[in-house]
Amino acid sequence: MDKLKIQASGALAGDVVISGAKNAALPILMAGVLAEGEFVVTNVPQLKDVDTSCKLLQCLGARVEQQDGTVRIDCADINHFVAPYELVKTMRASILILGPLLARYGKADVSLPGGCAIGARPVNLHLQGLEQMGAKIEVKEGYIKARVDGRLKGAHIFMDMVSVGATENLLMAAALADGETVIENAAREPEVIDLAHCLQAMGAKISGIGTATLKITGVEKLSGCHYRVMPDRIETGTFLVAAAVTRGSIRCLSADPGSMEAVLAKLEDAGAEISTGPDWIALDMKGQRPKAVNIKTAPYPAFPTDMQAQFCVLNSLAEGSANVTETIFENRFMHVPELMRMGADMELEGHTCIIHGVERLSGAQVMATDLRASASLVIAGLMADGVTIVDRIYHLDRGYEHIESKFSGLGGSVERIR
Ligand SMILES: CC(=O)N[C@H]1[C@@H](OP(=O)(O)OP(=O)(O)OC[C@H]2O[C@@H](n3ccc(=O)[nH]c3=O)[C@H](O)[C@@H]2O)O[C@H](CO)[C@@H](O)[C@@H]1O
Ligand SMILES: C=C(OP(=O)(O)O)C(=O)O
Repeated sequence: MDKLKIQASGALAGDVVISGAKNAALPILMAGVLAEGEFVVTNVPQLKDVDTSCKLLQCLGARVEQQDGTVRIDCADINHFVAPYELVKTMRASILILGPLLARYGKADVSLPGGCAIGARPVNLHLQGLEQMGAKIEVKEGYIKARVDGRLKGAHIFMDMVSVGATENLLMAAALADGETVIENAAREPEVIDLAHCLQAMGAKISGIGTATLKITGVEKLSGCHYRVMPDRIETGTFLVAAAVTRGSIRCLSADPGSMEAVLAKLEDAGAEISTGPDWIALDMKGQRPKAVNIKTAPYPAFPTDMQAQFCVLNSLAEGSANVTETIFENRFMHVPELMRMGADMELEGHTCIIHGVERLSGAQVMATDLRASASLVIAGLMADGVTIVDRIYHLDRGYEHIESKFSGLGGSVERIR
């Protein structure tokens, strides 16, 4: 199994090109099922989760060609409506095939994704919304079996908590439903907006994009289109935090500053000088140690849970003390014991991590059980004396394209050991 070897390498400096967003690419690839005619998606990151999505579409009978950052999908021959456990267990986002399959073909059997390291992650909101649209759903033998006679029907759906995935599934289903659907308390994440724009390019009628109330007037068919995936705001944030922690100065190119105001504001609070252009973000620490910043995760536009682990590392090396509170997932502090093994001064109290900054960490053999926790350990290794080995990096490979070469390009010593 691959590992990453990280050594302290001084202040990160230079430019890094940001990839397309994993969390936008995955729902957009699933939306391919809705399209009549060829659907071409560009700026798709080369990641394990993208490969899994392509395999899932192929196993339904779709023709999928993946080359560099372009994926071409033709769903004319879809003849199979089962998303099997073997694929779903490796990627929870497979649940996003449910809405599109049901809306276009009236049937879908999707393995229940189950819990994962960061929390139980139920899918009740996805199922309730589809039932309100007329689907008959039963959960049997570990599978969600959903059926509808004819088309789904437009419905007024109020979601009692904000869910990115449920909003995306229902948005895709509603695009082909009969009549108007209103989704209230919808997620406003930039990736939901990107999916909505893609659906519009396919011919969907959606208003309220970017607000908590989405209105969708279903159409009888959607066509293929060419769509470019938005830049990855979490990958961008990860590199910016790494630069802040190492007291460096970097520029993220092909980035989207508008999608990450909460993260940029916290970096400024930490003492970073931030400047932005239409598609770039520069961070300069002027050689200074970051200052500790309090963080509380919440749905967009507040601070993203997917950046929480990285800011735990920033605080662990900062001047002063801070609290980091996680409100989205019940078990998203797996990086904390590993960072403590590297010498971080941290303490968990319920959903809050209390952190007192230290000057340096020490290298250790560590492993993480989720994607962003793993990323945080790589950042920690850049400011740790000695060698840090991060094990189980298949988590990282789900979400970071060419992570070692991107860090190396900024002067970070990050090497893959096969
Ligand atoms: C592929 C993808 O885009 N993943 C992102 C997506 O995950 P995902 O879409 O799975 O996350 P959700 O927004 O749905 O989850 C938010 C919260 O709602 C709960 N919930 C969700 C659905 C449901 O039916 N019932 C329920 O109780 C979850 O357990 C969690 O506590 O948004 C998360 C929150 O920004 C991010 O951390 C993930 O990186
Ligand atoms: C939690 C994440 O992804 P997923 O929902 O695919 O597990 C993430 O991207 O940080």
